Amino acid sequence: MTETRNGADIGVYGLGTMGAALALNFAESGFSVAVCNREADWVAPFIESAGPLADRLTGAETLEAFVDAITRPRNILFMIPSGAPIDAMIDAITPLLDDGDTLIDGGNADFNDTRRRSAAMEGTGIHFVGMGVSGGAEGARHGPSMMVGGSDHSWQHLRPMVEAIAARFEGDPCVAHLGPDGAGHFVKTVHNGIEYADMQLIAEVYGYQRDVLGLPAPQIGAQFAQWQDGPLASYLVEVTAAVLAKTDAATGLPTVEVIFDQAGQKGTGRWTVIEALKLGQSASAIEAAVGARGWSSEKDTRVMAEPLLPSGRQDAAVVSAEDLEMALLAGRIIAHAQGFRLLWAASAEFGWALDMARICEIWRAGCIIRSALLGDFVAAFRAELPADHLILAPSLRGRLDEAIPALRRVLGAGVAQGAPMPALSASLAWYDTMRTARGTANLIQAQRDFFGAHGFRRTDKAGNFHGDWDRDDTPA
Ligand SMILES: NC(=O)C1=CN([C@@H]2O[C@H](COP(=O)(O)OP(=O)(O)OC[C@H]3O[C@@H](n4cnc5c(N)ncnc54)[C@H](OP(=O)(O)O)[C@@H]3O)[C@@H](O)[C@H]2O)C=CC1
Ligand SMILES: O=C(CO)[C@H](O)[C@H](O)COP(=O)(O)O
Repeated sequence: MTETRNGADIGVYGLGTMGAALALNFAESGFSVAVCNREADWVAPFIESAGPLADRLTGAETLEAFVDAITRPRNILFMIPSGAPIDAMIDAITPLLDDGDTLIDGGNADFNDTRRRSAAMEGTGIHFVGMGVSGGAEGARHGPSMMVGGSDHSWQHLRPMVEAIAARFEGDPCVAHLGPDGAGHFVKTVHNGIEYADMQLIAEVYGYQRDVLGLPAPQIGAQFAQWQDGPLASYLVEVTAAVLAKTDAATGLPTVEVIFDQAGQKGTGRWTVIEALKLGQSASAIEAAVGARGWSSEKDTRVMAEPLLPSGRQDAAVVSAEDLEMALLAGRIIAHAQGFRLLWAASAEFGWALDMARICEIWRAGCIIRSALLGDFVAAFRAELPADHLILAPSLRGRLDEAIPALRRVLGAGVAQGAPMPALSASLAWYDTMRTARGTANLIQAQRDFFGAHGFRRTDKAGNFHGDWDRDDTPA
């Protein structure tokens, strides 16, 4: 491996929202950065717009010039769409690289692709890192949270730079090497799944206040702002309060009311659910959130159905703001517990030894799901955690003790009034299932054996049994 010292410390390819912000963050942290973009016309205006940081940026209009501009062994970060674009870029750049160089995919990639790409690079002398980046444009520019998957070699090279640009929580940089190959992208995917669930839970509490209580957006926003002072304190609640307070200049209406009610999605929520099912898990609060985004896209059907389908609405007691706050807290705890359960299953399946406490730590600043609750999760994971289940941690059992009755009241009122609450309902159903020692799967097993001779285990003796379903053993 040849080392050169007169080039850029890192190369950033892809000057869209995230790549541009990360390049400036590296530059502001004292690193020299080579930048390149598919549409080469973007490069010069980007550097011009960088002001005093322009001195630390080297623009390249071709891939060859970009690679040449970086100190060896090179670190090259791609911030481009996942899937085919990143495969094509790897194919194009690899012949230009040297032994010891590292390619970093900082986009939201499917961890299966990251594992495949890492395996393909094995033995080539080129290293591949899958790095989840969270925090949106603002985080990327001033301090994101980053989840790194790759070899120890790559981590040693990358570490000083990513620690320098990361968000800090009480001085601790929000970046960690979480494991090999796809570990970083898997954790980022589940982070996004939890993000989906948290956003949906918040939207359900907003919907109850708007549609059942008839409150205007600014008043609901003020309620969310107030909750920022309590256990719900988080970036997403802060965002919600800010969004609900905003007025649309063109109409004078709350901005949120002129936004079409169809949610977009780019895939990470869906991947979380797919991977959960593949691992024999069900992250039902996340599933509900992904499903709700899908249902939101059926706008024409919903408009047509509203006058056709009876609501069957029933009278119900109005729930208090405190109950809504606690219901949201319960949903948030449960959505995280399901997400971490999935991380635990993946860690066992892929031999990653994920450090759950460290994951919570690097999510405490910079990322979209940063919240006060993560501090509780760190403590829970650092202590003895019964059955690896977050909801069984004594401190969280204490919080749920207060929050679950409120969740039942909110769901009771919402269900009676016809307010859709898929993620809150899914959260409570999972919680009730997990706290029920004797479930109903005995009946499922009997049904399976009846129609398919699948067998069952008995409660009174070991072995696999079949029912004699045709014989009448009813006591005379
Ligand atoms: N936006 C966000 O909040 C977050 C995004 N991400 C991830 O970061 C990555 C980049 O997202 P973002 O910056 O928002 O996206 P943008 O759409 O803002 O930018 C996309 C960038 O990728 C380039 N690009 C697009 N297609 C190709 C291709 N086929 N080959 C090479 N380059 C291509 C674009 O180049 P050109 O200018 O030529 O079109 C542009 O530089 C994605 O993987 C995204 O999932 C991760 C965390 C947060
Ligand atoms: O990764 C992110 C935040 O953490 C991106 O903002 C991502 O685009 C969010 O997902 P979606 O677009 O599906 O809502």
